[in-house]
Amino acid sequence: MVKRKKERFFYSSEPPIDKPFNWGLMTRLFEYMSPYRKSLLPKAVIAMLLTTGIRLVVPIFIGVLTFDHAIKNKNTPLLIELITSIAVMYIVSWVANTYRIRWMNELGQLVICDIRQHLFKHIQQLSHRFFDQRSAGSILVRVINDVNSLQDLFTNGVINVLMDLILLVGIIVLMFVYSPPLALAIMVVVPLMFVISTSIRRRIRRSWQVVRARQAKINSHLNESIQGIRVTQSYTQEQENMNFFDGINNDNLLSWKQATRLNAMFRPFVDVSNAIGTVILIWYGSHLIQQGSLEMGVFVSFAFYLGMFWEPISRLGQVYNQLLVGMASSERIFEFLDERPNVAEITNPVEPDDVRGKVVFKEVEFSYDGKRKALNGIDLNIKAGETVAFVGHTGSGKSTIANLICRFYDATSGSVEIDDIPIKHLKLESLRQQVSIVLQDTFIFSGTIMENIRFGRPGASDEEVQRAAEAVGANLFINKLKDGYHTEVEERGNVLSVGERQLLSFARALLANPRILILDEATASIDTVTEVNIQKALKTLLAGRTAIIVAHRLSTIREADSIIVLDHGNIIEQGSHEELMELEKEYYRLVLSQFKRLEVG
Ligand SMILES: Nc1ncnc2c1ncn2[C@@H]1O[C@H](COP(=O)(O)OP(=O)(O)OP(=O)(O)O)[C@@H](O)[C@H]1O
Repeated sequence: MVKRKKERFFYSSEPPIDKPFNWGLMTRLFEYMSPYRKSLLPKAVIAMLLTTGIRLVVPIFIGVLTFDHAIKNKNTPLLIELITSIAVMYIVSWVANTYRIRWMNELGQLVICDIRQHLFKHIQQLSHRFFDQRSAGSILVRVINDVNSLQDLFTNGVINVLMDLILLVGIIVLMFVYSPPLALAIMVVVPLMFVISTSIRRRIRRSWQVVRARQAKINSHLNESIQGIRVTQSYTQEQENMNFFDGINNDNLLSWKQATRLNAMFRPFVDVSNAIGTVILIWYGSHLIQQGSLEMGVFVSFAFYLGMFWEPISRLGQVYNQLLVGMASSERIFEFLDERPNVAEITNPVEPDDVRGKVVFKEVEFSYDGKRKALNGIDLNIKAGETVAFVGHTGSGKSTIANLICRFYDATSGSVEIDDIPIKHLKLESLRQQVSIVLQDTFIFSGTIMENIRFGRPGASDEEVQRAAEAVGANLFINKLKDGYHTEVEERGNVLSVGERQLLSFARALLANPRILILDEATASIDTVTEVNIQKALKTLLAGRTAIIVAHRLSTIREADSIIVLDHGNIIEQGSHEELMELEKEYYRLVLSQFKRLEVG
């Protein structure tokens, strides 16, 4: 029993991110910054240099110059000058820093927006095979979570690394210039602190990684639960679902606790490092002052530098983490971006001006997985304007034929031709403009009914949309809705009935006005009134175009010019309804069995 539960709720987790640093990946990632090379990037760098430069010299002004020159020599004008300069420097630094942060955030957001746009555009072009192999949830995680996790790297990582390096090197150099022995004494503890800080950081990073993995699990489960809510409720599996959710939700809480506990250790550690440095400074610095080998002003400057010292060190450790996280995410993003559509367009594809709608299959074989054949040497010749229906047992290959005509997949061997041109030679856009498919499960997008129909031809006017709806009789139910054509329907259109959705998709297809229409008929049983409405709508829809019907209800296809019976990917019978009934073979048996089912029902 327990084993079954585990199997049902299996979600693959993201791979670990402890991989060696990869320059190639990083270079590719940072190329996304190149559009801003001449605008935001240099502005942010200049602002950063200004802030960093001022931060480095201010301690000298406060310590060495104020104490050892102005105060020691009782030079009041110099003191006033110094105080004014320090005030001006603070103001300039504050303004520059404000702009640095603003520009860096802007740059980060723009880069993230570009990456997401690129990824979305690319994913939209990928073939069905890509989507067959992945769940919607896992694609979502990459477009949202992985891209988000690059945000830190772009907003803070890049410029901050440069800033921290300059700051750190600057502080060390200045400390050594003013007092090598004191600088050395303070530096003694640096390697140890660096090692400890990096190790804490590593543990923090790993713990956040666990948090992310558990959150991804919650997302996947939530996604599946919402999508499958009807099934869950009808099998009263709510409790089991809830128990599982409880488990992963608790795991997530525990991982959060662990991560925040480690996180909480970090700031105090920086404070302790600071304190150790301060103790060394006071102890050894006062010793040097008493000896006469250190000026008071230098001591003060050192105190300031010490305050600034640990910040870049701790941030640099963080940047390395950000780089590793960014690398893992970019690796996953690039994996999608490197995915090529299986149905690629040839160079210089044919763009026919006028398609008549003849469809020919020559010795077509097809397999989805390279092992099991879904179609076996299919030969077909569908004349322009003909209505051809495909029937056969479930899994016999009917939808596969439709998939190949739309070129959602390429035939493994043989060729599919439209008007004697192999579809591989056609421009995909022209092909898909001429071939429309009305699927079993009509997808309704969130938006109004009007917009959903207009999806068939985005340039269509409101009147054209209404005419299409009227032609298929969809206006009858649309007019009854509170807001008519402007009624909002949610994603997947759950508020509409199966029949209404089907009529909507007919109107959509009619508006698109393709030469070849493929109708993957809905299997759901609908009442006779709707059935009659749909039959009427179909007549309008199919008139004057080549129609390919993947038929589940045999009553729909009596009037087809030709009926093709498929069995395990082979054509076993072909002819008109009357001819096939006379044969008394597979079609005859299918019709009889359907009638029997109806009688029993
Ligand atoms: N995306 C896919 N990946 C792998 N195999 C698939 C895929 N789609 C269909 N198949 C397999 O290919 C074969 C033919 O499927 P197809 O969908 O064409 O059947 P069908 O006749 O339309 O069935 P139904 O009447 O149930 O819709 C089946 O064995 C099916 O399991």
